[in-house]
Amino acid sequence: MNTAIELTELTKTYGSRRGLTGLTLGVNPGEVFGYLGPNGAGKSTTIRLLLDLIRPTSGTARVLGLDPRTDAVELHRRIGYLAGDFVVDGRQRVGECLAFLGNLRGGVPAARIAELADRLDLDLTARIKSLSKGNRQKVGLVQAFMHHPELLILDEPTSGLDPLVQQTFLEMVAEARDAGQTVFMSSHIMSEVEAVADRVAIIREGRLVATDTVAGLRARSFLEVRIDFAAPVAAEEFASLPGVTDVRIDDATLTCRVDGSPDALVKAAARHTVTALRADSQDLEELFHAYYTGEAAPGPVAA
Ligand SMILES: Nc1ncnc2c1ncn2[C@@H]1O[C@H](COP(=O)(O)OP(=O)(O)OP(=O)(O)O)[C@@H](O)[C@H]1O
Repeated sequence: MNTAIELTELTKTYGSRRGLTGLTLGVNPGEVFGYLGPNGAGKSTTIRLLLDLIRPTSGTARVLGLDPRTDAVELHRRIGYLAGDFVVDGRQRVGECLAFLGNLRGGVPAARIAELADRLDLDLTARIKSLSKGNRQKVGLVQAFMHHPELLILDEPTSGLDPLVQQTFLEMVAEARDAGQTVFMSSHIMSEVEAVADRVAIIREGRLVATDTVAGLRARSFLEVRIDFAAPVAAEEFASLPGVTDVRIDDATLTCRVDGSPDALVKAAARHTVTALRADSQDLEELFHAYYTGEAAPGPVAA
């Protein structure tokens, strides 16, 4: 098996509505893959297709080398899945519910369930219906992780969790990766996946707009530069430099935007006496916002 998840030209239409259009994507075994996009982008549609909860209009999906449409039973055993709308029988107690789900997966030791519940500060004796949204989400996390699945597919896993529990969740993801498990998790917030994802994909309106490592995405973000000179400078000297745009001169102060290497700008500035220099890199969240709104051009889709 070369890829944990392999999607080829996957398309799903809901009547006249497009859920997903021509999605081609590969997730490597053992990596944590962040799947990002705004509300309605098609994240849950993709995840439901992976689990054969819905069927594609065209295109193919391979999961752990298998076809979700014909091998769903085996896949469900090897996958830990947290649905975006995770629901279980509210009359059960948390411990009973998790033991039941554990038995469905071939048996999970009670000590394993207790250990995860303890880490997430989840009361196993509480009735499900009495739980807050965040505590219900913890039940969903325990049942996804408890049988050490090869592949974890988590739809908005941090939804409703407080920051402390979010941190614990991120540690659990990192440990899963260290144990060789693959994690595919969706989110609409970059900062959530930034710390833990090896690679991320961004989708918007059902289409892939970028796939890259977090470091690679950072490299795509631009610099806002401000240089103070000892004497006034001319805008023309800087405006045509490679990667330099939005040049503004206010007396002896130059401000501009730099995409890529700032080398040409630094060399041009060095012809004058520089009294101060400041370069702020665009926040990753801002870059994501640009992708979300379509302001950023779709970047090269890196492997
Ligand atoms: N059962 C359905 N019937 C009709 N349209 C649907 C259905 N499910 C999803 N869609 C549409 O498909 C598109 C993608 O929805 P999807 O739920 O996959 O997005 P999402 O990225 O998971 O969003 P969110 O972050 O809000 O959960 C949306 O335009 C949505 O309205």
